[in-house]
Amino acid sequence: MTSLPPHFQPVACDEPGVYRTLLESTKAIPWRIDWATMRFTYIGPQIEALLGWSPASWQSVNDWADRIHEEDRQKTVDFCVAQSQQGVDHEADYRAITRHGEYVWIRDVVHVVRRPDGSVGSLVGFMFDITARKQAEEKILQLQRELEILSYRDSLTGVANRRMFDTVYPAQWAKARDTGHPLSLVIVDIDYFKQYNDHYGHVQGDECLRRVAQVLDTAASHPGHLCARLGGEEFVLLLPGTDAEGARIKAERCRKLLAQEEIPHARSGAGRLVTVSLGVGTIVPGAGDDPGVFLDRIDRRLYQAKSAGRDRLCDAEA
Ligand SMILES: Nc1nc2c(ncn2[C@@H]2O[C@H](COP(=O)(O)OP(=O)(O)OP(=O)(O)O)[C@@H](O)[C@H]2O)c(=O)[nH]1
Repeated sequence: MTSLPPHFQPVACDEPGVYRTLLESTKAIPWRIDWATMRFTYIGPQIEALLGWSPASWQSVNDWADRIHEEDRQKTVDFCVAQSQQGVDHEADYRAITRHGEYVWIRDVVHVVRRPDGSVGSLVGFMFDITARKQAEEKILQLQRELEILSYRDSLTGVANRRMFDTVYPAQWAKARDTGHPLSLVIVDIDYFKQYNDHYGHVQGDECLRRVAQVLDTAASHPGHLCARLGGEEFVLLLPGTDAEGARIKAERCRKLLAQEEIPHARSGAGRLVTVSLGVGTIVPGAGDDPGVFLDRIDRRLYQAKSAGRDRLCDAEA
């Protein structure tokens, strides 16, 4: 144990004034409520600096309840009353309203003081200002939400990424199977993109990917439809509730919108502009169908479209 320096004079802690000085010099705000009358018998003067309400204005528990943010009031009061009635020490976080109409996050730590017969005599506690902590927590939550969103975005093109597709596709598959509605897929691959990169450079290749992604995203713009980048220069449109004819129209729309973009491609074997090939298919999933097998089938159609000369779609096996 550390020994005290020789000049140290212990304070006579039986002096009530010493306790008061100590209590009133802390950042935590002490208070006491008489259980029988539900009235404050003490609250530290620091409360005025924190909330703007003078100590004298804290008369009954109603003053406390009235100064709790209305979204937190009921649950805080219910919780504290229930805990106190059971004689259980507890703590509650809530927003207290300041005299100027702002709010401060408070952590109220409550100790239930019992009489010798075991009944509750009073409640004593400390209020801590935890606003900074709550703001930091809120900031972290906000960042986590943003991160969650970003983790489902392809960072180059801004459309959904493979992870998003892998999350949404099985869910839409299950929904289509349960409802008996059709589900369509369009897999899109840029033609001669290696040659594009070789000729224009990787930076312009990236720009081309962004523009193609924007076109496909516009083509997919319908509630519930998804455009995702599967990787490289390959994209997919997931079209729940779309039948074979609707999927074919959508795929043709992708080609048409891209043609309107008129992105030059001097080294394409399919013309002088950037073009795409598309594999298209529709299914009403049955119990024996598998989403991976269906995806592979559409991928094979894409390669049929490539083999047949590119800049076209294929929606059936050859
Ligand atoms: N700029 C850029 N290029 C990429 C990216 N991801 C993949 N690529 C390129 O995309 C090209 C794909 O080439 P291939 O798979 O041979 O396909 P292709 O040249 O389009 O040929 P076909 O699909 O048969 O028409 C490769 O040169 C990759 O380097 C990317 O994020 N940015």
